[in-house]
Amino acid sequence: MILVGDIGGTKTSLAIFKNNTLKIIKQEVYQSNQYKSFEDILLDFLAQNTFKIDKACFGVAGLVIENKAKITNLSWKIKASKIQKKFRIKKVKLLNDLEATAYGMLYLKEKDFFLLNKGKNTKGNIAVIAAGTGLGEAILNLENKQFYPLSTEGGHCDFAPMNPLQDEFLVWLRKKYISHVSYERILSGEGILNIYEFLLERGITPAISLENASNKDEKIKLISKFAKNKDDNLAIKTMEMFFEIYAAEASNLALKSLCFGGLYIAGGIALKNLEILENSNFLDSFYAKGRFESLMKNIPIKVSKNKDTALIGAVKFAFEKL
Ligand SMILES: Nc1ncnc2c1ncn2[C@@H]1O[C@H](COP(=O)(O)OP(=O)(O)OP(=O)(O)O)[C@@H](O)[C@H]1O
Repeated sequence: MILVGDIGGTKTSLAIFKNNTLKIIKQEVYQSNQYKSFEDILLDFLAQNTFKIDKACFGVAGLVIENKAKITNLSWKIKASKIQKKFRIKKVKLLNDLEATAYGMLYLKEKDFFLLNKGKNTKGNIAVIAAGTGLGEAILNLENKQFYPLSTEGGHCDFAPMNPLQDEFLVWLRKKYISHVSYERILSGEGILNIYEFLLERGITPAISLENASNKDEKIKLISKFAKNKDDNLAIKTMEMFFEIYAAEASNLALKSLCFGGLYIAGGIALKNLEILENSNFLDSFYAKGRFESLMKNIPIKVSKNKDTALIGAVKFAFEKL
């Protein structure tokens, strides 16, 4: 049996797979911030477990160095050697969550994707971008007909505005985050709130207030709902700006990775707002790379609808490479 996990800032998903079969034997989803550590979740998950686990592989939303990780949007630290000892598992591997997601993309079926840009069918690298609690980016490097996953911390690169409104937004964000304004400050759940507050301060009056929302998460969900139902101009403008900047960063990643094999969009936000994304100016913003516009048009863009992509990537990685 292979134990795998997708450990995010908001939720942690764990599953046991029967070796390479992609057959899930047991799966649970936990709210990450309800637990002090990842090990506490594992204790819960494995409490009534009678399976013999040979290998474990976890995709974690943070930087992984020497099989140790710190989750960027939580206070957790994860050490593979500690898990190995405590839970008596022979081999434990930590991957960056997007690295696992990228690897999982290779095993999805056409029905798992929503095609946003047909592009040209060319063999080449694949890049993955995912806005959720944070912004993750990874690359699958194609070499001798095999794909090798590469993790990045691209979500923490500097935000580059594309027009006067975004110039103002950068100045606004710089006041809030003092020194460094990364793409993650915009392309995440919290980023949606930032855009909303910026546009509100700039003078767009909301048709419906977010006052009744009890926390940030509720507010983000309401903005998305109001935009979807076209109930509120401020919410509509917020989601428009979100996808415009999402596309710009996706094409930055495409230029850096030369992902002729495709740019795949993962993460909860695109999936929960697929209708808005489809009708947004995402593609115009993605193509807007000056002399490289025709190159950008050739890149296929697909949104993954499979919520278990990171788990599939982790189990395949464990089976093939551990
Ligand atoms: N309908 C919605 N529209 C936009 N954002 C939403 C919506 N519902 C929830 N969110 C936000 O999405 C984020 C969670 O994203 P996701 O579902 O991808 O979880 P995650 O896997 O924990 O994220 P990560 O891997 O980045 O830590 C939260 O910030 C949440 O507020």
